[in-house]
Amino acid sequence: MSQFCDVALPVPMDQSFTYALRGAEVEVGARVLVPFGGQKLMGVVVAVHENAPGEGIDVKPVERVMDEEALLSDELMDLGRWVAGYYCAPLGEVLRGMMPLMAEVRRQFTYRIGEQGRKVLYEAARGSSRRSRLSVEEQNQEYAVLNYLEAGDAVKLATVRSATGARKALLDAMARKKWLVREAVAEVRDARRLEKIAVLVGDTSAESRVVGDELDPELAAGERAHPVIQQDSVSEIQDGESQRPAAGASASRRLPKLNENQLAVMAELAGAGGRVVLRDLRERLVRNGISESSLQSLVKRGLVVIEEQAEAFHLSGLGAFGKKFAHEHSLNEAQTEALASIMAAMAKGFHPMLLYGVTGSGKTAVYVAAMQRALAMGKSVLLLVPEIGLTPAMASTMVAAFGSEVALLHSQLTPDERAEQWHRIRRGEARVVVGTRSAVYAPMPELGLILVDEEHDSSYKQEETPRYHGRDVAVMRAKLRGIPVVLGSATPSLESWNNAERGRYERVEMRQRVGGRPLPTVEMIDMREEFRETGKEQMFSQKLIAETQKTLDRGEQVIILLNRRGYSFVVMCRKCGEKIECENCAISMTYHKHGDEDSNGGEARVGERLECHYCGFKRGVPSHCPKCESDHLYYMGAGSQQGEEKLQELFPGARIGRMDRDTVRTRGDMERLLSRLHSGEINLLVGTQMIAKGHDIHGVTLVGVVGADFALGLPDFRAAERVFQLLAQVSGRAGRGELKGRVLVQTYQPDHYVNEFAREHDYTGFAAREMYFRRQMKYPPLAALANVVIQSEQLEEALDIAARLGKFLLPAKQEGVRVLGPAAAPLSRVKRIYRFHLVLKSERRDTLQRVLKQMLAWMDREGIARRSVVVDVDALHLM
Ligand SMILES: Nc1ncnc2c1ncn2[C@@H]1O[C@H](COP(=O)(O)OP(=O)(O)OP(=O)(O)O)[C@@H](O)[C@H]1O
Ligand SMILES: [Zn+2]
Repeated sequence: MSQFCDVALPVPMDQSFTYALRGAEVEVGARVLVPFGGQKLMGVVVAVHENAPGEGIDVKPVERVMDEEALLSDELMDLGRWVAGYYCAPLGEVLRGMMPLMAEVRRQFTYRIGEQGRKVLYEAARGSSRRSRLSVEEQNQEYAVLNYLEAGDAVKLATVRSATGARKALLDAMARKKWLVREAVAEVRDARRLEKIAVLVGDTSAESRVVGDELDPELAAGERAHPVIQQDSVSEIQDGESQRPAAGASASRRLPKLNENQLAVMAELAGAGGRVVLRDLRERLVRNGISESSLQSLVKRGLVVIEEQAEAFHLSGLGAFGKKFAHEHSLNEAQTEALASIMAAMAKGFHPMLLYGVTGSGKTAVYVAAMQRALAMGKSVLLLVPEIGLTPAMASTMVAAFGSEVALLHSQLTPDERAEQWHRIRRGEARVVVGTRSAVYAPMPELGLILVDEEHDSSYKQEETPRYHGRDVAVMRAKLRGIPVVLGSATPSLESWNNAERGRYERVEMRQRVGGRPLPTVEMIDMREEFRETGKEQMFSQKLIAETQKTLDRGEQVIILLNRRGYSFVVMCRKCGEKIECENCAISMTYHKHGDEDSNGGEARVGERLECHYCGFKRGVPSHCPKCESDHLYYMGAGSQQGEEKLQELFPGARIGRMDRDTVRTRGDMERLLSRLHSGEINLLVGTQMIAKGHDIHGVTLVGVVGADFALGLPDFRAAERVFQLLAQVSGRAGRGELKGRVLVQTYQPDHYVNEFAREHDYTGFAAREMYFRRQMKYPPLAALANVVIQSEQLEEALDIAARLGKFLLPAKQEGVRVLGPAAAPLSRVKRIYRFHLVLKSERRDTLQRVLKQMLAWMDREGIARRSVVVDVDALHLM
């Protein structure tokens, strides 16, 4: 039996920690609870061994083994090690993100009286009082807390609070004064969420546990009678199975008469088939004006029991978008060929493929067909999608096609739900997993195929440690498992395109839209000319206005992209030129008007304000320039809110909707908006880039693009690629139904190559041109790149670290690593943190990685805290 284990902990350190097992048995890949720096942390065992650490080193014992067998398979452990190595992230932090089970341990705080606190109590008892800056009331509360804890036991926060009324802040302040001792404890609990069900007696299942504490503690252990329901008193609930008297019901027992409300409860339950989630039942009772006590008395009489069962997996509101795969289209030729290539790959082992299919070419149907075949082969399938909430149709298509075999993993799950899905997947109960980036770690037995939809989407990159790219991890997972992986997109990332060009990925193309529909025509509207003609800066050109009117008149739908939210994104003083910036960030604040009438169920009742879109800071709208006091404030740059207002003026008869982060806060908002679009209730939609994401709305024949070339000027080597993707994707929303589509792009640079290639739907041409620049400038995908960001709330500290890192990295240049900077990051201050950066590029990835690791080790030796330097390997943004 091994004596020690090494544990990877979720702390910003590049090492694991050794603990003594003291007779406990544990497997690599299992979780353990261990003491660490005064608290208890959950980590994952990465090795078990006999090698005692050096003499004099105090090895602490493992506090508790959480899992009797490995939770993470060898394959996932290997994947975790690869992610940690490739992205220069601590293994413990990687593993934590792979296993969403932190919900199973709840960190809690306890308080007990400290030496100092005893002294205070003692003095108070002798009548002497201390000087304090606190109010009398707060002082009294302090004494109440000390009195309550006098016995010396450690008591949970919630208990202290309810006993004394003291707030957490007060308790923590007392802990700082050493009157109290505060300790963190971790508590294990069951992650499976149980919900309570009200069950009409006669319908209870043998397996379920019966509890009554929710309603009346006495009942938990109390008698449960099975009375016979009197025929006459409950006649309305007499049909149906649930009325069968329970086996063994005692006929001798007479049922006392039920009152009207009690009968109504019985009827409600019977009407729902005898079992209703307690929460829902309560809601219905409240709606009908029936008090809880009626239900309670039924429980007391044993007519209704309350059971606990594991919560059903809810797929809320997806039904509306479920495409019927029962009468699914038969695949066309291109789709059939694509499917054949994927199936051929299933026999080959690791085989990465790029499915380049133009917008509306029917990629989803290919995924579904490939998934069905993989399932038939006894395999399970993982489908990664960018953001489930933004494209609910994808999730509902999968649910429609695979029903209860699907597990959806997305960001709106609560930790409990996430854990529950995780266990379900691991048990092999969900053989289809559809999820956002972290689903790439789903513990799927028999995984046989991975699909990554919209593989170019930047939401696959995690913008916090570990900064992994879900698509790239998917490819590595497929490699470790020896299975195919399909990356699908109408606008592939240049990384994937390059891999296909070099023959590392098989390229499968679908160049035509389904049903022989043409791609829309794309025209550029030169806004410089527009200005010459009208002499005014206009948000919408004459042509876009005229075409919009015509389209609406024909009864068709229009989408207009205005890729900034809010009303105006710059507020400037005309006198001194000062722009109003966020207090915390070097960022212009965006002006938001009153959320007027509740058009989409979003922004209603949020007042007029300035808002920082980086940190969320809000302030009132100033009447004067904060710098020169002048009252000539000027609002520039139109956002989607202003777009909507303007469109309302221009098209008073239009049924306008807006889609942006202000009107779409939840998946429900998105679903409502989309269903209003599908039904035609909305015929003119304005919004930010979320309108460009995969929506398949057949009535849209005109797409307008306003102000998209602003982004061409951003100091980021991917700016052109992003604008091209956006143009192609938003264009792709036009003409997906019977009628032909048309796209009007307003631009100040009609001759820019991005616009020229977008006009011709020429992704291949764009990629070739862009790749030429990347080669010249040694940027990805033709070099490996890392952005090293130095951050500190103290400007001096940030500058100092940046300078030292710059010096340390000087010799790296001899090894073939180009180092740009240190320089102020384009976003030089965000959330009160000053930011400097260095950009490292190398034609050899191994060289880059070696240099980064040397740098991290050097930082350790120099005592530079890991959190003040962010290493972003394959950074998507250099801002
Ligand atoms: N073989 C087919 N025949 C007719 N219609 C089809 C066929 N396959 C798919 N469709 C329909 O074509 C439309 C577009 O399909 P889908 O949304 O999968 O396109 P896509 O390739 O994912 O496009 P995008 O990249 O724009 O998201 C859908 O309405 C779908 O139902
Ligand atoms: Zn801010």
